[in-house]
Amino acid sequence: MRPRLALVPGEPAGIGPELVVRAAQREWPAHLVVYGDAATLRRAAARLGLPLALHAPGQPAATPRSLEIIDIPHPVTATFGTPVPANAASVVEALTRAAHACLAGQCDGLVTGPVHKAVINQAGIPFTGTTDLLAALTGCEVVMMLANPHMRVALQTVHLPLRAVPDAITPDALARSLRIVETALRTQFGIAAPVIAVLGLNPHAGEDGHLGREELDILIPTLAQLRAAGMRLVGPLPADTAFLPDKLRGFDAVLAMYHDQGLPVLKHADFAHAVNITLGLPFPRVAVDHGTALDVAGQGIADPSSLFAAIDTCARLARQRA
Ligand SMILES: NC(=O)C1=CN([C@@H]2O[C@H](COP(=O)(O)OP(=O)(O)OC[C@H]3O[C@@H](n4cnc5c(N)ncnc54)[C@H](O)[C@@H]3O)[C@@H](O)[C@H]2O)C=CC1
Ligand SMILES: NCC(=O)COP(=O)(O)O
Repeated sequence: MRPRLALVPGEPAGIGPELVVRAAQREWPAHLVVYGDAATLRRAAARLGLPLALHAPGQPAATPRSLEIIDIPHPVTATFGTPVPANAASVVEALTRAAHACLAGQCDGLVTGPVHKAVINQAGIPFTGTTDLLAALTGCEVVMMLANPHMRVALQTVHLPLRAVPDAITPDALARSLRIVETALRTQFGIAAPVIAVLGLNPHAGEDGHLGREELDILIPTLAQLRAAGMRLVGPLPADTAFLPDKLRGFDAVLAMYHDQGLPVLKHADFAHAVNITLGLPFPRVAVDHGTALDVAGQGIADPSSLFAAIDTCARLARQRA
């Protein structure tokens, strides 16, 4: 099966468009359908000095590598490096239409480039990330998990101010995330009896309550309940040593309590080949691990490896699902 994947470049002033142009130079084990602005892609291709063929749905492809495109024009011509709120609605529209195409079975999976959360919020659109948008559009409970060849790191809380994190870690929320991660590891990643390490929230996983009580009051009892139901869980572990290579080898995934507890370790280990997978959706969604990289946008030096890994991963997950 050659899956049909919706591909959304993301913020037009960022590196997403040029990464899509780089992807258009290759053969993929998937049929790519871009949901985005054709004019922005053409300008990115001109900047890079690379060929780019695009064709509308139902039209013949002029070359074997021509990308099918659902053209969703941005109202303002983007300047690479400088995002503007005026284009935010069309960025979100592209994500929304691509998600609906997956829900309707017109596409088998969704690959997304980076979006700029602040500029979308500046446009007056409440937005905490594509993951949350997809959860709202599908009505599903989801978990964000980043993965590279060295580790998988899922997040209990994501785009939340640090001050709000402890209150968001409830027994129900923790159990829900662990069930979603465990199910995905079994069904999407083919791991029959996955082992998940759960990090503590506090230094030294609370030091028996002397450095915080969340481990004693929430994490330990919730993990005990889930273990009794058959899940293979390790922890709560002190986060500072949980990623030591010998320990990490024993885990199929790590659940971090907050964004910057887990992601710096994963990105340090291998930024280029990491991807961001949304677990819990009715279709595969894989994103790049990096952001809009405005400081290098339009210069032709952005590394496409994460987008390439995202396309490959999404194609594999879509084939497996089929
Ligand atoms: N998947 C997504 O939609 C994501 C979006 N973001 C958003 O991106 C915006 C910028 O975030 P930052 O924290 O600055 O992170 P960033 O990942 O955009 O940039 C961090 C540094 O890494 C470099 N970099 C990132 N990707 C690169 C690539 N492919 N090739 C070469 N260099 C690369 C950048 O030039 C910069 O120096 C924020 O609005 C953030 O919310 C951040 C992470 C993921
Ligand atoms: N740090 C991950 C990130 O910002 C990507 O979030 P999302 O847009 O995929 O929800």
